[in-house]
Amino acid sequence: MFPRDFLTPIPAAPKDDWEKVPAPAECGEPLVDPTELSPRIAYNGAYLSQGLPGAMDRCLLRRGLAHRLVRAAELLPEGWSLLIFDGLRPLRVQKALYDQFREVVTRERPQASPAEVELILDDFVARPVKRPSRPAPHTTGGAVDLTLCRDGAPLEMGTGFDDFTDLAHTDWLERACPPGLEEARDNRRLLYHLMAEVGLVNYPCEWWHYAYGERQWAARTGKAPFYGYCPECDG
Ligand SMILES: C[C@@H](N)C(=O)N[C@H](C)C(=O)O
Ligand SMILES: [Zn+2]
Repeated sequence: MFPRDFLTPIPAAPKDDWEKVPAPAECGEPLVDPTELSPRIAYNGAYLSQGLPGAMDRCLLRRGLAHRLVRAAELLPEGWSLLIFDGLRPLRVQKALYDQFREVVTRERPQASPAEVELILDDFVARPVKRPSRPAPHTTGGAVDLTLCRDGAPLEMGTGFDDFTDLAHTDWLERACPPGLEEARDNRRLLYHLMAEVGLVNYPCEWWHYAYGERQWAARTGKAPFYGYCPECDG
């Protein structure tokens, strides 16, 4: 059983002040495969399935993040598990995602200027640029896209993975829960509180994206980031 307070509403996300976050002071922690650390963590690479160039056929995360996921998996009731869609993400994949989504937004909003399109994109896909002071979260090995499973089946979360709409905002169902999505709202709560319990922070536009040690985590916690760009993301 989950602790009762794992079903309390997801709090409205604070406005993180990214500008104040310093460049990461790289700690040199290695990348590890979390599926090798726990039988209750699985990887189904979403971008590999989509055939994106450079997509990873295994999941790699910084050791500190991977160990936190192992702890989270241990807190799950019998029969529950974690399913990872994406971990460390090569820059090539980040760029393919960015270009793909830019095409969708440009098609859907023909009136939007390139700058307006970029602002919309910023909510859902980090810019695919190699900047040591501001690396894209997944290029640090400190970000993970994941969901909860019961008896091997992913739980209903109200949207699919990478559904770049308002409904995917983590607390959206707290503000306006359409009839029939109460279970999805509760499942988001369980994932949110489970991740918080092991020290991870959520990206408010995406119920599936959690982070540790990188700039977004630093902005939320007020600590200094210690995961920088991983050279494994080159090429
Ligand atoms: C693309 C999506 N799965 C994701 O990870 N978005 C965040 C914002 C990112 O690109 O870092
Ligand atoms: Zn992500």
